[in-house]
Amino acid sequence: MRLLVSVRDVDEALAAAAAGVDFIDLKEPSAGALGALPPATLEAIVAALQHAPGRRPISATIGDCAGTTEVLERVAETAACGVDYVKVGIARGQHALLDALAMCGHAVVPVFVADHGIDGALLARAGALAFPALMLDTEDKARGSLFDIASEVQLQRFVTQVRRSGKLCGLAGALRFEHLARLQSIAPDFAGFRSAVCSGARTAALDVQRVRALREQLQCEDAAQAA
Ligand SMILES: O=C[C@H](O)COP(=O)(O)O
Repeated sequence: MRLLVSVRDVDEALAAAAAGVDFIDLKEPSAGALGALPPATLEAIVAALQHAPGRRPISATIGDCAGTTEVLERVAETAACGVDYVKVGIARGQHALLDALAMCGHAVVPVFVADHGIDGALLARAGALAFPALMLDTEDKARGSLFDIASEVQLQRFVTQVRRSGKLCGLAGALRFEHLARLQSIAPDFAGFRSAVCSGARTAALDVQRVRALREQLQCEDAAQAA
């Protein structure tokens, strides 16, 4: 299982890269679950990571947008900053938005929000469209982790359905170190973290020691599962 960590500036991005994370996700945590960073910050981070050892995929979120037109504009603006993937939050029933995103010409990763339940029809639609990956995350971090919001059966079903569609599957949502074993058994392709790797709340600074510890624990869980 690969590791995605959300960062908000150049220092955090370089620290996460040095700690060996697999995906660097650019996000402003104080602006909500999928808070966007300004384009200048995205460009600065992308440029800095180009000089860091080891190329790793970079994603960025677009924040909350009112309608399809604004979403598509923000996707184009974000992609133009040089990131590999643009993450877009998808609410229940947004079939038309999914269709538009699949045809927009950029590598979009739809992020399903678990707080109001997983929309099975929407997930099936996304599975049939041209997306590189699908994610499940939570919006209200105060409600606990993804495991408090969705059952393991629901999470397993999500992962199975996404992987059957040939896409990478990611899970996130205030995940903690103690969730790693359960995550391993559900086996998404990658898991996303912010809350667990900050020195305080998810809006606080990234704690590189925690990122390293998470990386190590994940490797141990991987080894244990392979044995
Ligand atoms: O995309 C991953 C998220 O940034 C995870 O954040 P979180 O652990 O605070 O829910």
